Amino acid sequence: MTKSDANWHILGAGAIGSLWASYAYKAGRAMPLILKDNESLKQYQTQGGLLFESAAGGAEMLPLPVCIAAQLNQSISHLLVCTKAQHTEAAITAIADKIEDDAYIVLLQNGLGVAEKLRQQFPKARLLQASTTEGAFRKDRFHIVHAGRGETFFGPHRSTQDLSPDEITQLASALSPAPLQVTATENIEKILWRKLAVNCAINPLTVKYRCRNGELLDNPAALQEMATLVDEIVLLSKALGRESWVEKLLEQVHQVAANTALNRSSMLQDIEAGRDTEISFITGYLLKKASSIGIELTVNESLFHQFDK
Ligand SMILES: NC(=O)C1=CN([C@@H]2O[C@H](COP(=O)(O)OP(=O)(O)OC[C@H]3O[C@@H](n4cnc5c(N)ncnc54)[C@H](OP(=O)(O)O)[C@@H]3O)[C@@H](O)[C@H]2O)C=CC1
Ligand SMILES: CC(C)(CO)C(=O)C(=O)O
Repeated sequence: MTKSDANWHILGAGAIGSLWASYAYKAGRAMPLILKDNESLKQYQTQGGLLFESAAGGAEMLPLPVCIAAQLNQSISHLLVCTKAQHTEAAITAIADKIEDDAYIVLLQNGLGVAEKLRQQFPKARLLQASTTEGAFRKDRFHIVHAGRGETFFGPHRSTQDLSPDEITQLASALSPAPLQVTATENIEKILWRKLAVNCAINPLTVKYRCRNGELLDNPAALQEMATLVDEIVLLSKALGRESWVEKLLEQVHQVAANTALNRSSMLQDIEAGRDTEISFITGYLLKKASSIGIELTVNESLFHQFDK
């Protein structure tokens, strides 16, 4: 049975991982951050902590506990994973020998497909998934800004069937240092699918047109493509028996683009910084699902291939 004061670790000390670690620290429930390598550790130690800034401004230095894989001297029973989807396998493999067989592993990230890979690697783990609309970004490697408040939902992955309501409540409480609030849902897959759909309809287009989210709405060609992307996603969702998961999807996509009009999407930011993107776990995941049931999603596919270059 889990406990709200259980010994949590966070993998992925970026914007989201550091956000959770910062509020946990402020709440007196430190969750050590597992850093990628020795070089990150040295940089963190030289800085003397993590600079945390709220939307209102005013940075404070927080001496969050951190470590690298080689320094883990106890096994991990509770792990919050906040790496980007494409880095998760490598990150978790580096600490795999420290993760208890029946550990609680909560994946807090965008994209789909990682949980299935982890299930193979950790057949007995209690695997959960989470989705957040909290907004955070890094001004520097260990300087984060909590830019906007949002909601966070979590629930067991479909391969995890033995969690009691008590366990879910305790996990939610442990992952909710104020003001963060994690709410349990019975169908996290639906929330993640819808989030994936919105990302498929916005992010690759912002890369194609090298524009902010809101500019897509003023570009007739992009608007037309957005509508076709959504039609393709609805077609696939219907074929998968998930029609009710994508109700009013185009409306929501327009709303998200309008609400985040000034944002450069995470994918565009990655491209502009010369980093790899989450495309294989967003549009790539959608295309794999489609191909497994013999459906072609032409416009999604052509946008996916712009990342080949
Ligand atoms: N930021 C946001 O507002 C939101 C983000 N999300 C999603 O949350 C997830 C995390 O995003 P975000 O925090 O922004 O991403 P970041 O890139 O800021 O953070 C990812 C972190 O993972 C670390 N990492 C990469 N490889 C390894 C490794 N092998 N071992 C240990 N750590 C590793 C990176 O280290 P390094 O920097 O040293 O490479 C980085 O600190 C993504 O799926 C994103 O789409 C969802 C909603 C909002
Ligand atoms: C909702 C959106 C498109 C906001 O920028 C996003 O999730 C992202 O950039 O990845």
